[in-house]
Formats: sequence, C-alpha cells, structure tokens
Amino acid sequence: MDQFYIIALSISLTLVSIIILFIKKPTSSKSPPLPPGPRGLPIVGYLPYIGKNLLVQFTELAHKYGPIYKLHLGHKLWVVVSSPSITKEVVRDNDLIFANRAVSIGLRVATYGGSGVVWSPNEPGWRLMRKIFVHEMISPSSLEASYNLRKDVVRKTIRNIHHNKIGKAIQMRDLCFLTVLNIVINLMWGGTIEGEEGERIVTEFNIVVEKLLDLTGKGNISDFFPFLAGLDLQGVKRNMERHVECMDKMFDAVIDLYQQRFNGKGIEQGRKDLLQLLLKHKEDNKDDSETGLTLQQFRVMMMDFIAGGTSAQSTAIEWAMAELLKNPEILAKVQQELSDVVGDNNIVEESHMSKLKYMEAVFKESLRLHPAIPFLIPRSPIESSIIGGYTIPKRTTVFVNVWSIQRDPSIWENPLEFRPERFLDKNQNLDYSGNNFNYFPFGSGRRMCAGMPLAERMSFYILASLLHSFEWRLPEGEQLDMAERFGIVLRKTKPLVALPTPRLSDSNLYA
Ligand code: HEM
Repeated sequence: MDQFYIIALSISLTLVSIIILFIKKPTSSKSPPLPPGPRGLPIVGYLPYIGKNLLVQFTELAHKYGPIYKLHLGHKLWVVVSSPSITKEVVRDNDLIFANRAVSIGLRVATYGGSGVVWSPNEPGWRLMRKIFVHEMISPSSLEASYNLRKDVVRKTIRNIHHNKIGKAIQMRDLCFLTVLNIVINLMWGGTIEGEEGERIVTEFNIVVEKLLDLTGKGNISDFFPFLAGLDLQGVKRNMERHVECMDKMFDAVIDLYQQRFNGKGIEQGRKDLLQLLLKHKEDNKDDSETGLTLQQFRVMMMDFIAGGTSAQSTAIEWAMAELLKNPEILAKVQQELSDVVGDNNIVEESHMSKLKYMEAVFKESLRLHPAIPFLIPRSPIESSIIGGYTIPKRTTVFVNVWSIQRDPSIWENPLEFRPERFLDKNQNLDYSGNNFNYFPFGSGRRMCAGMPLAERMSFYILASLLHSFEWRLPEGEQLDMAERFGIVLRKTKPLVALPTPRLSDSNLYA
C-alpha cells in the first residue's frame, strides 16, 4: 500500500491548490443522512489514512463512529457494517437490493468483466451458474459420488508426508493449498489429468492464483479516481491481464481435452464433474442464447472454483492447524476423539465426520476467530436504500465486517480465547448456515458461499486425516506467530511451518 499512499498523497497535494468547493447534493428533508464517518482531505478523502491492516482499522473506526459508518475514498463511497442487526438489514431484509457485488477494476479483468458465480450481478446468467454449481456440481448426491476422488488426493498427501517429510519442516499453507487444489481440480475435470501432467498444471495454477490474490488485495488508485484508470498507474490492470492470460491457456487446454472427449463419445452418463455438466448444459441449450453458457462463463466458473474456493479453503485449514499447535490440550482432545471414533488401526473416512463433534467445534471456533473472507465479498446496492437509519446511495461499496462481529466482546465471552466448547452448547444454535448474525463465516442471504457443503467436507476430512496420521510440532525454537495478513482472503502473515512424526504404529496405514 506504500506506493498507493504516495500516489494518493501526491494527487491530494497537486489538487489541493485548485480545490473547488464540494457541492453537497441537496437532500430532501425526508431522506435520512449518510452514515457518520471520519472527515478526510479534499478530493482524496480518507485515502491517505487507509493503513495496511484494514481489519483493525475498520474495527477501531466502528468503535468511534458506530456500527455503520462511511468513508469517502476519492470518488468512491465505502460503507462498513459491523453489527449483527445491521448486517441482517443488508443481507436478509434487503437481500435483493444488496445482491450485486462491488467489482474493482482488477477483478473486472480477472473475471471477464465481473462474471462467474462470485462476481456476476444478480441476473439470469448468475442464477443459472449458481444453480448448476449448487444443485448439480456439489449437490449431496454428487458429493457422495465424488468421495473417491477426494479420498485419492488426501491419501496421496498422507503417503507423501510419510514417505518423504517425516521430521522435516513442512509449510502447511503449501501442503493445504496443493491438497485442496488437487481435490478441486479433480472435481472439475473428474480426475482426467493425472501423473506428471496433472502435477505440472496444479503447480502452475498454484503460482498464478497466489499472484492473482496478491493483486486483488492491492489498493488500486484507478478504482478511486476513474479518470486515472486509463493510465493504470500501478500496473494492476496490466499485471492482472498477464496472469489471466496464463490462466486462460491452462483452462483452454483442459477444455479442449474435454471437448474432444465430448465430441467423440458424448457425455458420460452419471459423471458430475464441472466440465461434463457445463458442456452438457451448453449442448442442451445450444440454440438458446438466453440460457446457454458461453466459453467465458466456463472459464470464469473454473476460476471461481480454483481461485475462490481453494484459497479460502486452504487458509481456513492452515488457521485451524495453527490454533491447535498453539493450544496443545485442545489438540490432544481432537486426537483422542479421532482414536475413539476412527481407531488407531484404521484410516479416516468421510463417513466418520458426522461423529467427530469436537473437531467440528474446533473448525467452527477457528472460523470464528479467523473468518477466511473477513469482510464477506463486498456488496453494491442497485438502488438507494435506508439501512440502520441512514441513506446508503446506489452503487456504494458495502463491507460487512464479520471479523469484528465474531470477536465482539458484547456478543462473545472472552472473544480472543480459542474455546471450541462454545460450539458444543446446543442452546446457542451456532451453525454457519447464515441464519445467525453473530456467526456467519460463509456469509448469508442469496450471495452466501455457494461451496459451503464441499468446504465443510474437505476441511473436516483433510484436518482429521492430518491429525489422525501424524503428531505435529513446531520447529525447535520457533514461536507461533498468529499475525493476520489482510486481503480478500485472510492469510497468515507468516506461513505456519510444522514437523510431522507418524502417530500410527502400522506403516500399512500410510501406504
Ligand atoms: C472454509 C472455506 C470457505 C469459506 C470460509 C468461504 C466463505 C465465503 C464467503 C464469506 C463468501 C461471500 C458470501 C457473502 O457475500 O455473503 C463466499 C462466496 C462464495 N464461495 Fe466460499 N468459502 C469457502 C470455500 C469455498 C469453496 C471450497 C468453494 C467452491 C469450490 C466456494 C465457492 C464460493 C462461491 C462460488 C461464492 C460466491 C457465491 C455468490 O456470489 O453467489 N467457497 N464464500
């Protein structure tokens, strides 16, 4: 953000000499005012004061200005919501008005003009993609049918650790990312690409996704001053275009492979991987331009899966592992439960998951303290509306600060303490179905996470397998650093490194 500051400040200084009086739009005496918020400088508004850690900054601003406040940033108006009741007004009571996303210039490039399930506006194309995603791709029956694909990947990870990494420092982020990415890619194209070619593609995706995520987390002056967008001062658009081009090539290679199979043999009955479903849908609707999916929609749905799903997912697992290493007594309880439910002469299966109640509570507690997407994905109202007694103009960028709500001491007892037991209390109704506005790490309303059932299965299964198969410890002399690095996805500033040793005595269980 430093470069960002310098540019923002220099624009401010240049323009300050030609300040024109801000002309406030006369508001009708009946319409409520805009939310309160800090005063910024002329022209640039609050931009020069935006720091690196928006999590803390947004939370501190809420303490000062209340649960809904505004920030003028150049030409943009941001509104930040930080209370359960106002969140409900946005994502539930006015769901339809707030069902569009605020898409930055960089993301617009990355998603072919803001398309795909994550970034499309609430239009028929989005509804169709979301329907395919939720009701076909990851429906309960498809998830059951694809279990073997997940199992293959997870067992391969366990085998690889056992054969090559015992006693060695492992970067948990890379391990989780590659495992999740392999699962997601297998789900997308049904495990068709295997062996060296598969590994090469996964590695390439890993590199490009990291770069894309870094770019999306970077403040872009063009977003705040649209008249400067053509100059692309920080090169965000150019860099994004380059990475997207790489991603496109990888996707196209995979789609080609599938097209050949599709043209040659027709759709394979019973297969439910993303490419089969999309190609089938495209074929079924080939004369219907209203509902037929375009090649770009194919690509961008793959991007949703890979860039969105994989990074949020692997981050969530890394945080849970970090909390367990920080709290050895809780780790011991998880492993005891695994011994009781799975047994130490057995391997973990997804069918064990529903019985691992304590581990489920650990995962939920970890998502409470470290929600993978800390401000949800920003919304943008399609019309001016009144929220929390204030006017929110059309096209405002609205952030819901789930991170601060889930740490709010007026809601949570000792909120900074990692205490999974709070999720074992049945009276609390603390699930993440989006109906409880004290706890909603997957969001809420019609734009809630579309991948939640898959995310839940993958997280439990991967965590359970890692913890059942190995003991984990930090490298000698290493301190656990729980600092958070702000971005769309909340990553650890310092990746977690841990050393595994086998926990099971029968080496066949690692074969
Ligand atoms: C622990 C892992 C995950 C977490 C915490 C998470 C969280 C979220 C959140 C907070 C949103 C925005 C919701 C809102 O605006 O109300 C979201 C959207 C979304 N997520 Fe996830 N997610 C996870 C994993 C996944 C996975 C594995 C996939 C797919 C493979 C996925 C696919 C999506 C999609 C497609 C959307 C956009 C939905 C829409 O706009 O209609 N997510 N996720």
